[in-house]
Amino acid sequence: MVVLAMLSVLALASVVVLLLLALRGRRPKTAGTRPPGPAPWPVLGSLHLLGSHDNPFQAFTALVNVYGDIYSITLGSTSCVVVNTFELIKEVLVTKGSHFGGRPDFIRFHMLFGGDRNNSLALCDWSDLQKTRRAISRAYCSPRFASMHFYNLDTVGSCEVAAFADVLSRAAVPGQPLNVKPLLNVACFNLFTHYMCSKRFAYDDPDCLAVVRTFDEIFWEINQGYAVDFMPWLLPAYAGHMKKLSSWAQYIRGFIMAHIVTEHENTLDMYGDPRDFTDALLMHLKEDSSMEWQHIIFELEDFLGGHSAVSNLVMLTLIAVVRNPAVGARIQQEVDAVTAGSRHVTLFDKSSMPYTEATILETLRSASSPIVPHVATTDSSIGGYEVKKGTVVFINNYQLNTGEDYWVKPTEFMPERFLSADGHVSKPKYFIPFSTGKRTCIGQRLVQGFSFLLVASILQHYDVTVPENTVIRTPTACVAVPPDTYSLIFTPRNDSTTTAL
Ligand code: HEM
Repeated sequence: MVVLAMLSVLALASVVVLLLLALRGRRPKTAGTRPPGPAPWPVLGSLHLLGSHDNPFQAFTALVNVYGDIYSITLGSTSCVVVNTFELIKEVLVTKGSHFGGRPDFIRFHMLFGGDRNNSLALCDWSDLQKTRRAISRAYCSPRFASMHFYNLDTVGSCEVAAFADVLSRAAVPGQPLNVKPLLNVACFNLFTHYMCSKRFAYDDPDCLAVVRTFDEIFWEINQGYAVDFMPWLLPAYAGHMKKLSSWAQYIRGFIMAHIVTEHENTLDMYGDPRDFTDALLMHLKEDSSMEWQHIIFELEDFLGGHSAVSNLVMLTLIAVVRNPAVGARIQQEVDAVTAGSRHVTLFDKSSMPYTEATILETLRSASSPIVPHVATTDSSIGGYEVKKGTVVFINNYQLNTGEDYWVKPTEFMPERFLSADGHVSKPKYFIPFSTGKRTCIGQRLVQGFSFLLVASILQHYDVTVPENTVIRTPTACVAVPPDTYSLIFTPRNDSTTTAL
């Protein structure tokens, strides 16, 4: 009797649990089941659920309350899974990184890279070629502290920071807003071309201004989501847009060939040391029969394109300083103490300026740049749920960057959250703005070094504000600001030593 009574209590309890789960749209997890999720509508799948928020990542976070930390969603006819906790994200990116190394097959990605997204380092599927391409770039893009490449980077950084300070001092009229983004774009482009191609451009060179603008348009574009990504039959409606993408990409390729590669090829010494990253790529092409011409040119293009990411990040950091003047004042105290007002900042100052570094990290956290979606290259599982080959996996790092489970007062801009009690930079393990695992961002050291130099240098010389009554809005879950964006006011600081530089 007792057993029967217990069994009926258990049965009742199970029914209640199942009912509750059903009400919340969840299913109990059993080996081999797909993650729970909304039933797809014909044609749209669940795309309509993403449209009700400012950006898809906010929608992903809202769906956690209904379906749990991992769920399936169909976008158009594409099967997707969304993972929303650090543990699940780590499983996808690290523990099972080799199962989830592919990229989605969006037509936009093909258009930007000569008709084949596998030409691009960031948008290709994982392959031996990708391993080789990552290996060639490592020494240049992730130079070890105090290595020869690091010294080289510092020399280039110092030269470009001085050139930018000079240009800004001539362009900034006290009290007048300045459209600073084009200047920042050229400064960042020069940091990259000078370091990677031993080539720099004048700030008023019309060809350079046009190419940095085109890169910036592409960076903004690549950060947008389009329904056609999941519903390719919409393509005819996007024909003009796709043509524009393709022509931007061709224009950039032409510029790189004419201004950089041809000159390098003509002066390449196969028996000497590579002069820079461009030489290293060209030498590799001649020595490695598995490398083809387009692999080299697209790799260079990918890396030079990284300058737009830095420029947009610096713009976002300046906007954060405008919104939080106390943050700017603290960076100024730091830079004044380190340079004693008598020299420009260098890369070697970074370790003595933790608050400045923390401000850039806080900008990355609050901007929450999305991680490029991954794709399952084999049948696998996440969190015990079955995930079929070909499934697109969205990494909800917006939740990691803004969730109350991870951060105190996540909506506030608080660089000090990245400082330890003894004042050093300290990052929690779940803070992964550059992702983690085998497809982690290759440019992260360059980003951190170059953005540090520009932010510290600007605030060393200027107070940065916006015209009164300007309401600043920046996109959520995006590290890009539109190519045409806010003008800022640069007021020289009342400090004779810094203005004399
Ligand atoms: C604000 C600046 C940047 C941020 C927040 C950022 C972040 C990211 C993220 C999240 C990924 C995806 C990793 C994954 O799928 O797991 C990525 C990939 C990548 N990034 Fe960055 N990145 C930045 C700038 C740069 C720069 C300046 C470069 C080049 C110099 C660069 C080169 C790459 C490459 C080549 C990949 C593809 C790696 C692969 O798929 O194997 N990034 N980045």
